[in-house]
Amino acid sequence: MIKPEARLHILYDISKELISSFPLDNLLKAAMNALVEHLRLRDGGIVIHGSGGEPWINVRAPIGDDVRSRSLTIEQADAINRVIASGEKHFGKNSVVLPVKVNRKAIGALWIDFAQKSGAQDESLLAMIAVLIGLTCQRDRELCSDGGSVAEEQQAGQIPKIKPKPHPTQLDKIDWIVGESPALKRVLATTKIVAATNSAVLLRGESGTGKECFARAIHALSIRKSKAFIKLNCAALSETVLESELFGHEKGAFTGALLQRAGRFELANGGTLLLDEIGDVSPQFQAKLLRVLQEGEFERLGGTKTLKVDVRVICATNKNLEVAVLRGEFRADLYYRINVVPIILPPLRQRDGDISLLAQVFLEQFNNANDRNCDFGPSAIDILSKCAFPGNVRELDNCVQRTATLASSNTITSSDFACQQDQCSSALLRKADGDGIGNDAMNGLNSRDTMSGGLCAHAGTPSGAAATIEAAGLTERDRLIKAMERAGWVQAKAARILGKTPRQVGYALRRHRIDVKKE
Ligand SMILES: Nc1ncnc2c1ncn2[C@@H]1O[C@H](COP(=O)(O)OP(=O)(O)OP(=O)(O)O)[C@@H](O)[C@H]1O
Repeated sequence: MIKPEARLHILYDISKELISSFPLDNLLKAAMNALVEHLRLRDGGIVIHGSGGEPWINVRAPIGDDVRSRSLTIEQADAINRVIASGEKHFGKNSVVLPVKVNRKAIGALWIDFAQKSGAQDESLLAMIAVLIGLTCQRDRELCSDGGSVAEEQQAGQIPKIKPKPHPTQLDKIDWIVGESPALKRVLATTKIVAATNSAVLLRGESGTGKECFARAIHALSIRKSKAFIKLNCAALSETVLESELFGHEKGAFTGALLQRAGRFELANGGTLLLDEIGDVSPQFQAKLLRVLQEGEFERLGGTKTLKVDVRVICATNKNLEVAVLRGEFRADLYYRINVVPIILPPLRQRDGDISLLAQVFLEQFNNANDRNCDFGPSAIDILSKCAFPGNVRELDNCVQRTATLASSNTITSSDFACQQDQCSSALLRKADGDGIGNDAMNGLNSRDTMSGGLCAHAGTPSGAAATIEAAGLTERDRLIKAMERAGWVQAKAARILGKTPRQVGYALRRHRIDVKKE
């Protein structure tokens, strides 16, 4: 029996361990150590499954010499599996197995074999600890899947739902990437090669082509796979928030900084950090990023201590960085630093045969999540295969989910699709564009500065990511010539038209081998 006054100490020690900013397995190990310190245990551990249901973390109480040499008895394994499957606690003779839950679903178990007789009070204390562990796992999942500041999104009620997909950081295989087209296979082959190295990778491609999916693949195939995969969407945050999210902050660094907080670089130590939308960071922030990428060193906001981390950084963007560098918007030194190995993801319209494969997978996910049994009739596959999907895999996923939700029967046919009722989201956006509504947003989507195929893309149009990159020089060239013509071939005037310095224009003219005409 644990003494009543000791219970508070145990809860305090364990909470302290669980709220710190380390990878989940470290936190759970620390919590287990704290339990061993306070309780007389014969054995014990924490088992956590990934969101695909596969065993992920298995922490064992540090009792005896070599924890690794102890394997679970059949009875222990059986009790743990039953608790995870049922979500109900299990009591044995001097043992207890408690479910660890995320969003009310058991995703793991805390199991304890007492060295002495336990009482109901001990079990209720352990139940509280299992709840704390569940909350820690939930935070970890949100951190691994979010696009911005968790705190901010929580406030806005926007924490993204966890999809019923395997937790990529937990698998050796990368079977969440679906597709057999030659274009996808080529990218997969490169991914496997770069995963074995520590080289900086720049993932490029139109929105929704799977840049984040591939970043997770690189992590999962690398020696860093057992450490954290952390993501940050740089475009979603203001400069100060971005800095605090990446580098962390000290207590009192700014109004509201009530506690010291580790940043994503620290959280990713030993693992991988994905900086999404890297093309959108300000020049000031680019300089700060360059330092940490070059030296692996940084200070927390408001801090003086220099921290060193070992993080593999993967960047992603759908912006045309070459044009941004040329315009002086993106630092050339940072460009070279992050672009050691560029991987260009093909748009869906260039991935022959992948639409039907992906659609089947998305429908299966829909069926699993909604306890349904839908399938595609031949006319449905025909409609899907002919669509250009300018929003790429994300749009296809959305289309399948929406069609399956509203389908009149379990077999989805062509007439169930929104496009057959003039209600397709892409078509509606196109129409809004034609009507002049929301032109700003559309201009963003169709801009030559991004790698978007635009909403007017049709299947087979060779306007994919690679083509856009190849065409980038031409676009810049055309723009230069146009500006020079308007400026009567006076470089300073052309610079004003283009919003550049005369030096930048001079450089661009030489780079494109444009002879300056004298008029
Ligand atoms: N090859 C693929 N197999 C299975 N699912 C995929 C694949 N590619 C993308 N997806 C799914 O499509 C959606 C969009 O993918 P992801 O977020 O990785 O795209 P992205 O290129 O990073 O998009 P953005 O540029 O808008 O951030 C996700 O739900 C992802 O799981």
